[in-house]
Amino acid sequence: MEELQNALNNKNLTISTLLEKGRCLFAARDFSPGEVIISENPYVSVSNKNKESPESKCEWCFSSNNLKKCSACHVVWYCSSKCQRSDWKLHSVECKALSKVDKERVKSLTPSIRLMVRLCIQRKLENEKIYPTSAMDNYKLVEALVSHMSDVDEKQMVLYAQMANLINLILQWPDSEINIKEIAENFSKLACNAHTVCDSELRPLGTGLYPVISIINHSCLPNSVLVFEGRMAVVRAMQHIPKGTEVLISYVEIAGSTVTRQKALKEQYFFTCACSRCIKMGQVDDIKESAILEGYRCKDSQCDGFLLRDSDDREFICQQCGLLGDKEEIKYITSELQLMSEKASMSLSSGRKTEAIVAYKTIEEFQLKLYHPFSINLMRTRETLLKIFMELQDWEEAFKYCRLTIPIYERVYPKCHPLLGLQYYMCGKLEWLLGETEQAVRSLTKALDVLRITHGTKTPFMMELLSKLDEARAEASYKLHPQIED
Ligand SMILES: C[S@@+](CC[C@H](N)C(=O)[O-])C[C@H]1O[C@@H](n2cnc3c(N)ncnc32)[C@H](O)[C@@H]1O
Repeated sequence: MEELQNALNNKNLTISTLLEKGRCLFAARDFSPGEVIISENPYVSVSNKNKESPESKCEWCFSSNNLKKCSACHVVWYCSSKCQRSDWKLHSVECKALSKVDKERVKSLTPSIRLMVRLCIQRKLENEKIYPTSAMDNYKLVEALVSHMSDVDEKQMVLYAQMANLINLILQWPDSEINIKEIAENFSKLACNAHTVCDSELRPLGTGLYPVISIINHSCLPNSVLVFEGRMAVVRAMQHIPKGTEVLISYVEIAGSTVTRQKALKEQYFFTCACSRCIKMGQVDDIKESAILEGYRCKDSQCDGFLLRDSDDREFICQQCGLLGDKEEIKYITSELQLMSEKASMSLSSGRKTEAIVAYKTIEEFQLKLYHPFSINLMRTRETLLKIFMELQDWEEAFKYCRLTIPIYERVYPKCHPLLGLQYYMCGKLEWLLGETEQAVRSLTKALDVLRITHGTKTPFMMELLSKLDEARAEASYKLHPQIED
């Protein structure tokens, strides 16, 4: 670890250990908003192919363009010979192993199984000195990751053991080269340390293990953000970070109530968050916020109050006008909504988009009766409708739903959150398409203000945003002062 600390000193970062958190990464100088704190290539990574992200991707850089399949294993794709060469040392071993597995079985291998196969191979190549190591890129850093083995329940442990046996079957290495217990523990490490690699619009592409970035702890009010530039993970300061401050990112969706966030963190990462948002749990403001985000609204459509249970836990009472909420009616609408959501998601997953639109619009109507206008559930329904209309290229309807999500995004995300920036960007692009040039300039400018901090300014994604904004500005000024022809 001394070697790692020396390497981090050069990056103005230090590692400390706190009793309640384990290892922590601290800033050894001030960082300004948008500045890169640390970037890292994955120790191992794997592309994901699933329902949400069905297309194949390059195994090295995650691109979806010009892909060619490996002709030997038929599992892995590359976008160029450069990427294929970069991955070759590892894939040549992986390829031999995968080629021996039954074809149907290979197709059903999950990304985490594939990632573990890669991790075992990488470790072997490192031992055999086929791979060079550095202070920030070696298996010792994987050994140092927390595994939470003592917190994992028995059922999960059995699953990890079965998965480790599957790795053994795939690799078919001599007993002396495989350690089932270590592999099972590594599965547990992946669960609380691996990161989902995303594109600039935060769509998932794959999974990667970044052992140095994995030292960064969580906060529900983070001062930094993790984004990806191809396969490279980049942590940027979202605000001014003074020297001596802990660098913190968010592990979970921070839009939810404190109870929801705490539950997600406990289940996957085995800790109780004590950040400045979480310590307010149970206080009046926190209860109010939870009721708005995830609770019910007043049944008087003119009142925008939210309901809380009375002290006997018998009735729901509007906190604004005092009207009693009808418990039976709430129960009925909730169960109807559950059924409707199941049907709607089935229509969507089987590609029946028109049917899905009708179903989600009915859900939206019911949710408007049941939930507060700032409800997360309502926001999710509108996001789904926005996505469907975008896919159908129905820009007007897409814009209608995009605009409706903005006030909720502004409420649930900090001013400089990438999801807020991306939603402004989407709104700006739709406004421009619909000829609302001045509004488009306003939305694209808001997008740029956020995304230049979270995504930097140099990536092709940001170049595109900058050029769109320039074009929109030019068009807006032309509309205001059209050239008079002679
Ligand atoms: C990705 S690791 C972060 C680095 C870790 N502290 C270490 O020692 O390697 C995630 C684990 O760190 C701990 N952790 C992260 N954020 C925390 C927080 N805000 N409070 C307490 N523990 C935290 C939890 O044990 C969690 O499972």
